[in-house]
Amino acid sequence: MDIVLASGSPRRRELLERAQLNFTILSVDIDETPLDNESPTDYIERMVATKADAAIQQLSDTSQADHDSLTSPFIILTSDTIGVLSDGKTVLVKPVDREHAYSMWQRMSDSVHEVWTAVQATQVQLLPKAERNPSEHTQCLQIINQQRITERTEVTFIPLTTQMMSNYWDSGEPADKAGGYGIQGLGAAWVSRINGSYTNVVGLPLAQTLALIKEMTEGSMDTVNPL
Ligand SMILES: Cc1cn([C@H]2C[C@H](O)[C@@H](COP(=O)(O)OP(=O)(O)OP(=O)(O)O)O2)c(=O)[nH]c1=O
Repeated sequence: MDIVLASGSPRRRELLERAQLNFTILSVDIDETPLDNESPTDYIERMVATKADAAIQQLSDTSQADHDSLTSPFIILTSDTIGVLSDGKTVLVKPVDREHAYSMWQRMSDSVHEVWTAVQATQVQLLPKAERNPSEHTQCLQIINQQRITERTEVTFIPLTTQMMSNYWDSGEPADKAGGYGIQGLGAAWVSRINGSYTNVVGLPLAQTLALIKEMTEGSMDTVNPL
Protein backbone atom coordinates (compact mmCIF):
# COMPACT_ATOMS: atom_id res chain seq x y z
CA MET A 1 0.00 0.00 0.00
CA ASP A 2 1.38 3.42 -0.91
CA ILE A 3 2.57 5.60 1.94
CA VAL A 4 2.78 9.41 2.00
CA LEU A 5 4.99 10.87 4.74
CA ALA A 6 3.44 14.31 5.26
CA SER A 7 6.42 15.90 6.94
CA GLY A 8 9.19 18.36 6.24
CA SER A 9 11.40 16.77 8.89
CA PRO A 10 14.61 15.36 7.38
CA ARG A 11 14.93 13.17 10.48
CA ARG A 12 11.57 11.51 9.86
CA ARG A 13 12.42 10.88 6.24
CA GLU A 14 15.80 9.38 7.16
CA LEU A 15 14.27 7.15 9.84
CA LEU A 16 11.57 5.82 7.49
CA GLU A 17 14.23 5.22 4.81
CA ARG A 18 16.09 3.00 7.29
CA ALA A 19 13.08 0.69 7.26
CA GLN A 20 13.56 0.35 3.47
CA LEU A 21 9.96 1.42 2.95
CA ASN A 22 8.84 2.98 -0.33
CA PHE A 23 7.09 6.26 0.40
CA THR A 24 6.55 9.69 -1.04
CA ILE A 25 7.10 12.96 0.78
CA LEU A 26 4.58 15.77 1.10
CA SER A 27 5.49 18.91 3.00
CA VAL A 28 2.66 20.48 4.98
CA ASP A 29 2.88 23.81 6.76
CA ILE A 30 0.53 24.49 9.67
CA ASP A 31 0.52 26.87 12.64
CA GLU A 32 2.17 24.92 15.46
CA THR A 33 1.62 27.52 18.18
CA PRO A 34 0.24 25.87 21.35
CA LEU A 35 -3.10 27.23 22.56
CA ASP A 36 -3.26 28.91 25.99
CA ASN A 37 -3.17 26.23 28.73
CA GLU A 38 -3.31 23.45 26.11
CA SER A 39 -2.26 20.13 27.63
CA PRO A 40 0.59 18.19 25.99
CA THR A 41 -1.83 15.44 24.97
CA ASP A 42 -4.34 17.85 23.43
CA TYR A 43 -1.56 19.75 21.64
CA ILE A 44 0.22 16.76 20.11
CA GLU A 45 -3.04 15.09 19.03
CA ARG A 46 -4.22 18.36 17.47
CA MET A 47 -0.94 18.72 15.61
CA VAL A 48 -0.99 15.29 13.93
CA ALA A 49 -4.68 15.64 13.07
CA THR A 50 -4.21 19.13 11.62
CA LYS A 51 -1.19 17.99 9.61
CA ALA A 52 -3.28 15.09 8.23
CA ASP A 53 -6.12 17.45 7.26
CA ALA A 54 -3.61 19.75 5.55
CA ALA A 55 -2.13 16.81 3.63
CA ILE A 56 -5.58 15.64 2.47
CA GLN A 57 -6.41 19.16 1.35
CA GLN A 58 -3.14 19.46 -0.56
CA LEU A 59 -3.57 16.04 -2.22
CA SER A 60 -7.15 16.93 -3.14
CA ASP A 61 -6.08 20.25 -4.61
CA THR A 62 -3.41 18.73 -6.86
CA SER A 63 -4.05 17.76 -10.47
CA GLN A 64 -5.68 14.53 -11.52
CA ALA A 65 -2.24 13.25 -12.53
CA ASP A 66 -1.00 13.57 -8.95
CA HIS A 67 -3.89 11.46 -7.76
CA ASP A 68 -3.13 8.81 -10.34
CA SER A 69 0.47 8.52 -9.13
CA LEU A 70 -0.87 7.06 -5.87
CA THR A 71 -2.67 3.72 -5.78
CA SER A 72 -5.88 4.05 -3.81
CA PRO A 73 -6.24 3.39 -0.90
CA PHE A 74 -3.05 4.81 0.57
CA ILE A 75 -1.77 5.84 3.98
CA ILE A 76 -0.85 9.39 5.05
CA LEU A 77 1.61 9.46 7.95
CA THR A 78 1.81 12.59 10.12
CA SER A 79 3.86 13.09 13.23
CA ASP A 80 4.72 15.64 15.92
CA THR A 81 7.43 15.70 18.56
CA ILE A 82 7.39 17.77 21.77
CA GLY A 83 9.26 17.93 25.03
CA VAL A 84 7.27 17.81 28.26
CA LEU A 85 8.71 19.05 31.57
CA SER A 86 8.45 17.00 34.74
CA ASP A 87 5.38 19.07 35.74
CA GLY A 88 3.57 17.07 33.04
CA LYS A 89 2.05 20.28 31.71
CA THR A 90 4.74 22.44 30.12
CA VAL A 91 5.09 21.78 26.37
CA LEU A 92 8.55 22.30 24.86
CA VAL A 93 8.35 23.16 21.15
CA LYS A 94 10.89 24.58 18.71
CA PRO A 95 12.57 27.71 20.13
CA VAL A 96 11.38 30.96 18.54
CA ASP A 97 14.66 32.65 19.48
CA ARG A 98 17.75 32.46 21.71
CA GLU A 99 15.92 33.68 24.82
CA HIS A 100 13.18 31.07 24.36
CA ALA A 101 15.79 28.34 24.00
CA TYR A 102 17.58 29.49 27.16
CA SER A 103 14.30 29.55 29.12
CA MET A 104 13.57 25.94 28.12
CA TRP A 105 17.13 24.74 28.75
CA GLN A 106 17.28 26.34 32.22
CA ARG A 107 14.29 24.19 33.21
CA MET A 108 15.72 21.06 31.53
CA SER A 109 19.19 21.41 33.08
CA ASP A 110 20.23 18.63 35.48
CA SER A 111 16.76 17.08 35.36
CA VAL A 112 14.51 14.62 33.56
CA HIS A 113 12.03 15.66 30.87
CA GLU A 114 10.04 13.54 28.45
CA VAL A 115 9.99 13.59 24.67
CA TRP A 116 6.66 12.61 23.16
CA THR A 117 6.15 11.77 19.51
CA ALA A 118 2.66 11.19 18.13
CA VAL A 119 2.25 9.36 14.83
CA GLN A 120 -1.08 9.29 13.01
CA ALA A 121 -1.77 6.94 10.11
CA THR A 122 -4.74 8.08 8.02
CA GLN A 123 -5.90 5.63 5.35
CA VAL A 124 -7.65 7.38 2.48
CA GLN A 125 -9.14 6.30 -0.81
CA LEU A 126 -9.84 8.20 -3.97
CA LEU A 127 -13.56 8.57 -4.61
CA PRO A 128 -14.61 7.29 -8.06
CA LYS A 129 -14.23 10.14 -10.56
CA ALA A 130 -18.01 10.31 -10.99
CA GLU A 131 -18.40 11.00 -7.27
CA ARG A 132 -15.68 13.65 -7.06
CA ASN A 133 -16.74 17.23 -6.64
CA PRO A 134 -13.73 19.34 -7.69
CA SER A 135 -15.27 22.42 -6.07
CA GLU A 136 -15.32 20.55 -2.74
CA HIS A 137 -11.65 19.58 -2.81
CA THR A 138 -11.80 17.41 0.28
CA GLN A 139 -14.40 15.21 -1.43
CA CYS A 140 -11.74 13.75 -3.74
CA LEU A 141 -10.37 11.71 -0.86
CA GLN A 142 -12.34 9.75 1.70
CA ILE A 143 -10.90 8.75 5.11
CA ILE A 144 -11.51 5.02 5.63
CA ASN A 145 -9.33 4.42 8.71
CA GLN A 146 -7.36 6.51 11.19
CA GLN A 147 -5.05 5.29 13.98
CA ARG A 148 -2.68 7.17 16.29
CA ILE A 149 0.08 6.28 18.70
CA THR A 150 1.99 8.48 21.15
CA GLU A 151 5.36 7.22 22.38
CA ARG A 152 7.13 8.76 25.39
CA THR A 153 10.86 8.66 26.24
CA GLU A 154 12.47 9.99 29.42
CA VAL A 155 15.59 12.08 28.78
CA THR A 156 18.01 13.18 31.51
CA PHE A 157 20.10 16.31 30.92
CA ILE A 158 23.40 17.11 32.59
CA PRO A 159 23.78 20.48 34.39
CA LEU A 160 23.98 23.23 31.76
CA THR A 161 25.99 26.46 32.01
CA THR A 162 25.21 29.71 30.22
CA GLN A 163 28.36 29.22 28.17
CA MET A 164 27.19 25.76 27.05
CA MET A 165 23.83 27.21 26.07
CA SER A 166 25.41 30.10 24.16
CA ASN A 167 27.77 27.79 22.26
CA TYR A 168 24.93 25.40 21.40
CA TRP A 169 22.59 28.13 20.18
CA ASP A 170 25.39 29.55 18.01
CA SER A 171 25.79 26.12 16.37
CA GLY A 172 22.38 26.56 14.72
CA GLU A 173 21.32 23.00 15.61
CA PRO A 174 18.64 23.98 18.19
CA ALA A 175 16.48 26.11 15.90
CA ASP A 176 14.29 23.46 14.23
CA LYS A 177 13.99 20.95 17.05
CA ALA A 178 11.51 20.48 19.89
CA GLY A 179 13.08 21.47 23.19
CA GLY A 180 15.85 23.11 21.17
CA TYR A 181 18.14 20.10 20.93
CA GLY A 182 19.04 17.19 18.72
CA ILE A 183 19.99 13.98 20.52
CA GLN A 184 21.35 12.71 17.20
CA GLY A 185 23.69 15.69 16.91
CA LEU A 186 25.69 17.96 19.22
CA GLY A 187 22.82 17.71 21.70
CA ALA A 188 23.94 14.16 22.53
CA ALA A 189 26.59 15.74 24.80
CA TRP A 190 23.81 17.06 27.09
CA VAL A 191 22.05 13.70 27.52
CA SER A 192 23.29 11.50 30.38
CA ARG A 193 20.60 8.81 29.93
CA ILE A 194 17.34 7.96 28.23
CA ASN A 195 14.62 5.54 29.23
CA GLY A 196 12.63 4.46 26.17
CA SER A 197 12.88 4.64 22.39
CA TYR A 198 15.83 6.60 20.96
CA THR A 199 14.22 7.04 17.53
CA ASN A 200 11.20 8.47 19.33
CA VAL A 201 13.39 11.29 20.63
CA VAL A 202 14.82 11.92 17.15
CA GLY A 203 11.28 12.33 15.80
CA LEU A 204 9.75 8.97 14.77
CA PRO A 205 9.44 5.88 17.02
CA LEU A 206 10.43 3.59 14.20
CA ALA A 207 9.47 0.13 15.51
CA GLN A 208 6.11 1.43 16.75
CA THR A 209 5.45 3.27 13.47
CA LEU A 210 6.18 0.15 11.42
CA ALA A 211 3.83 -1.85 13.66
CA LEU A 212 1.13 0.79 13.17
CA ILE A 213 1.51 0.62 9.37
CA LYS A 214 1.49 -3.19 9.44
CA GLU A 215 -1.66 -3.24 11.60
CA MET A 216 -3.39 -0.87 9.22
CA THR A 217 -2.43 -2.87 6.16
CA GLU A 218 -3.42 -6.20 7.73
CA GLY A 219 -0.15 -8.08 7.39
CA SER A 220 0.52 -7.01 3.81
CA MET A 221 3.65 -5.37 5.20
CA ASP A 222 5.26 -8.63 6.38
CA THR A 223 8.56 -7.42 5.04
CA VAL A 224 8.10 -3.97 6.55
CA ASN A 225 10.72 -4.66 9.20
CA PRO A 226 13.26 -6.78 7.35
CA LEU A 227 15.67 -7.04 10.30
C1 LIG B 1 13.98 16.21 20.75
C2 LIG B 1 14.42 16.17 19.31
C3 LIG B 1 13.60 16.70 18.32
N1 LIG B 1 14.04 16.65 17.01
C4 LIG B 1 13.21 17.19 15.91
C5 LIG B 1 12.22 16.19 15.33
C6 LIG B 1 11.26 17.09 14.61
O1 LIG B 1 11.73 17.28 13.27
C7 LIG B 1 11.33 18.39 15.40
C8 LIG B 1 10.03 18.69 16.13
O2 LIG B 1 9.21 19.45 15.30
P1 LIG B 1 7.88 18.84 14.66
O3 LIG B 1 6.90 19.97 14.52
O4 LIG B 1 7.46 17.62 15.34
O5 LIG B 1 8.32 18.38 13.22
P2 LIG B 1 8.90 19.28 12.03
O6 LIG B 1 8.35 20.68 12.10
O7 LIG B 1 10.38 19.12 12.01
O8 LIG B 1 8.35 18.54 10.74
P3 LIG B 1 6.79 18.35 10.33
O9 LIG B 1 5.97 19.17 11.29
O10 LIG B 1 6.74 18.85 8.91
O11 LIG B 1 6.54 16.87 10.43
O12 LIG B 1 12.36 18.25 16.37
C9 LIG B 1 15.28 16.12 16.66
O13 LIG B 1 15.64 16.12 15.46
N2 LIG B 1 16.07 15.60 17.64
C10 LIG B 1 15.70 15.60 18.95
O14 LIG B 1 16.47 15.12 19.81
